[in-house]
Amino acid sequence: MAYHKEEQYDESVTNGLKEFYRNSIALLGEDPEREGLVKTPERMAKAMQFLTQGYQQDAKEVLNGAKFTEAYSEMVIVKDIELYSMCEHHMLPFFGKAHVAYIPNGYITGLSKIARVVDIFSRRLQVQERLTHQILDAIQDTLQPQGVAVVIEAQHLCMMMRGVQKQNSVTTTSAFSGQFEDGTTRAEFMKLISSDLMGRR
Ligand SMILES: Nc1nc2c(ncn2[C@@H]2O[C@H](COP(=O)(O)OP(=O)(O)OP(=O)(O)O)[C@@H](O)[C@H]2O)c(=O)[nH]1
Ligand SMILES: [Zn+2]
Repeated sequence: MAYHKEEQYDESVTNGLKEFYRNSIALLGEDPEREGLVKTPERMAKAMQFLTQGYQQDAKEVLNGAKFTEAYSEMVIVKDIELYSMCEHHMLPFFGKAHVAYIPNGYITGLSKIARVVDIFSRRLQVQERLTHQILDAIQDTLQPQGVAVVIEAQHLCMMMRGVQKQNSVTTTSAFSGQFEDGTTRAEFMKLISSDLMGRR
């Protein structure tokens, strides 16, 4: 669901946030009336609604909307799904890649829906661990596959721009259900997500 059209921003939310960001700019010692900043509160109000639009979206509805009966029962992996989220502690971005797999049990879903589910849970205030589990649970609950695996690798701006100021640390989180709890299946998934079948790594 696109969220860039004017009418998709909630007017009362936009107005409340505009006021809030105008005050924030002044509190930070800037002049909110300065030419370059006059429209900034409105831009921020819209940007923040865009970045948190996941609260208005239902991952299970998206997955069920493209749930197809299919006998395929090997691993389906969608890897390198880029994600942008915001840590709930500092409301600063964290960004990276999600790798998602499932082993069907009578049903498959549209491949794009896997990426949409990543977006739906990313566009909220998050911690990387919960994001990882929410993606897994949504797929497990709707497709009821033989197993789901989710690995997220991300960098957190709150650890880069401020605080501990570490520029190269990458946080990896993972969640596994069903057959992926078995070491062999999990190892196959880990091998496939680090392979370069299309020469991209
Ligand atoms: N587990 C987890 N922690 C996160 C995530 N994003 C940010 N954090 C951490 O949340 C913690 C909040 O710790 P606090 O001590 O309350 O905050 P702080 O004083 O700003 O901490 P520093 O970042 O160490 O300066 C920090 O250690 C962040 O690195 C995340 O996705 N998962
Ligand atoms: Zn943070």
